[in-house]
Amino acid sequence: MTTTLTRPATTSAGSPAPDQPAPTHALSVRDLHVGDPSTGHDIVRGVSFDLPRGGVVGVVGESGSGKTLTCRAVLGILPEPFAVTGGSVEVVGRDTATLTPREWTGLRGSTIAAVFQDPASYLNPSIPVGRQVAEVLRVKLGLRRRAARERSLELLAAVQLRDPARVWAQYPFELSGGMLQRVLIAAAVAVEPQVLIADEATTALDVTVQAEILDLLAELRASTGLALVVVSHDLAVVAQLCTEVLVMRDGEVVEQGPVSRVLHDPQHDYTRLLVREHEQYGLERFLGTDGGELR
Ligand SMILES: Nc1ncnc2c1ncn2[C@@H]1O[C@H](COP(=O)(O)OP(=O)(O)OP(=O)(O)O)[C@@H](O)[C@H]1O
Repeated sequence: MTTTLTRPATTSAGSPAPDQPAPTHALSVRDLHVGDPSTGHDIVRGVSFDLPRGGVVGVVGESGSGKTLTCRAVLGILPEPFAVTGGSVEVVGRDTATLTPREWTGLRGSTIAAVFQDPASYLNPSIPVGRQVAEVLRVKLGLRRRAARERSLELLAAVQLRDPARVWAQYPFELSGGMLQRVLIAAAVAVEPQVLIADEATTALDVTVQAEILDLLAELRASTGLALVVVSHDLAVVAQLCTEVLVMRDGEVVEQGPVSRVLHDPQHDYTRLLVREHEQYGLERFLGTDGGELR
């Protein structure tokens, strides 16, 4: 039996007050600059995109192009010495520049959440994984112990972990990389965020498990209206999941638009290069056969 997640009627922390009109975008990034304010050097320069509710945007580009710093700026967790040096980020209509650290903490994990590569490093090795998901529910939603346990079991089932009761009691070292990433996704969606950032979330997994996790994210999007930002150096991942794509190079967006257009008719030399590199991995099977020849 497959358990699906549905969004409850209650609004999450960080959502606008009921008397305000609902924002059209789950996430709106405008001319974002990220850099070191002490040197005035910007690493990310001028990233803009709108993510509608339930939409999926992909961010691709080579290592060091600024994908992760962009995501961290959106999540309010930039590493020292970086800061947002220009532009704006709105999460469900809230300008994040106006948030206090306390408000940021409330927003993160409730309205916007993330999963990264290397799930093991985000879990406590000495606590059973199910208890860690339950703890998120206790802290963020104030659920009591029994309710948190029941809900965490449902979440483990929803991310298609077989035998959730057994997995609940296991320690991180007892689970495979794919299972750990499912646990992390369960923890990330536990409080029904409206935006989930998956930053190279499937990169470390083998191809079959990677495809299963991508399917899982697509299903969560369909069942909960979750909006997704999918960061990957792998164009095939973006082609499978996203409707819009940003292609980043050296901290700038060199091309962006609908995935089918960008991948079938790339305008920038760098995008052409990326598409060519990925042809050998069977990109066309994600694009369909009637879209013309890949360049
Ligand atoms: N904590 C940090 N300290 C210093 N420099 C950093 C830090 N994080 C990122 N950078 C630099 O910022 C630039 C952009 O890094 P970022 O991690 O955003 O790239 P990326 O596109 O996500 O790359 P990857 O695919 O390898 O994760 C790189 O030149 C990187 O060296």
